Amino acid sequence: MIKLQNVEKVYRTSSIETLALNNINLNVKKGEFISIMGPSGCGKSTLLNIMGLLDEPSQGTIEIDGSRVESYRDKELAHLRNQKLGFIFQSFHLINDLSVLDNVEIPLLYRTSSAKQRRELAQEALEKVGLSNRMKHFPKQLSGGQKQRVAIARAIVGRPEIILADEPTGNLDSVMGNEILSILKKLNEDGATIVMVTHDDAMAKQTHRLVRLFDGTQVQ
Ligand SMILES: Nc1ncnc2c1ncn2[C@@H]1O[C@H](COP(=O)(O)OP(=O)(O)OP(=O)(O)O)[C@@H](O)[C@H]1O
Repeated sequence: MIKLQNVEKVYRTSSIETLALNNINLNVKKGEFISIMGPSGCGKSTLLNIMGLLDEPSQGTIEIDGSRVESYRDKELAHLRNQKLGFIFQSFHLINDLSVLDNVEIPLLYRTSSAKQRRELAQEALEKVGLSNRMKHFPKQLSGGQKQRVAIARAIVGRPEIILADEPTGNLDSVMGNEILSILKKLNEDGATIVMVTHDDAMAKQTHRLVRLFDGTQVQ
């Protein structure tokens, strides 16, 4: 589903060069739930951003569902991202001025769905994460766990085949964190391929496979 071959990422500023990823080879199969762990600064977010087509590798190739993406233009990358990928971030990234329902509808604005369809799909996604009773609320009226559930609903509203989650439980206590992991596990059982960055061993143990990074290199 996601295939990285010999992926390298170098960040260059005027004075320093950082090798953030060094020769990463990774094949995430359809239906897998994998976790990525490693110390701060080892390249986890960089790897996730490259898998999510939010950043380009300096070297190497990426295939998403059989398509090699290096020759894609920005517009084609944006289309592929919108169709195939859903993102969840540690700090939720919700828009405070929009209601829960409007936040969840955002990915659908780039599609051809009608307003009515958008509303129905957003309601359905919110039901899946157990938040149908908070649709008219605004993000500031929600707890951290509820905000992350809204972010998950937004990630799944377009029914992406792949979900990329960057420390989705990092800002939550263990009870909320486990709730979020249960939702991700259910989405995986229903067919989504999931890649999750985590600092939590107990969470990683509940996924199918763990990829460990150290200084940009895959060590396990
Ligand atoms: N835009 C950038 N410009 C320059 N260097 C960067 C940039 N983004 C990341 N880096 C460097 O690349 C390395 C990997 O960063 P990355 O954010 O991927 O690590 P991480 O494992 O996700 O860390 P954390 O667990 O602290 O979030 C770090 O040394 C970081 O300083």
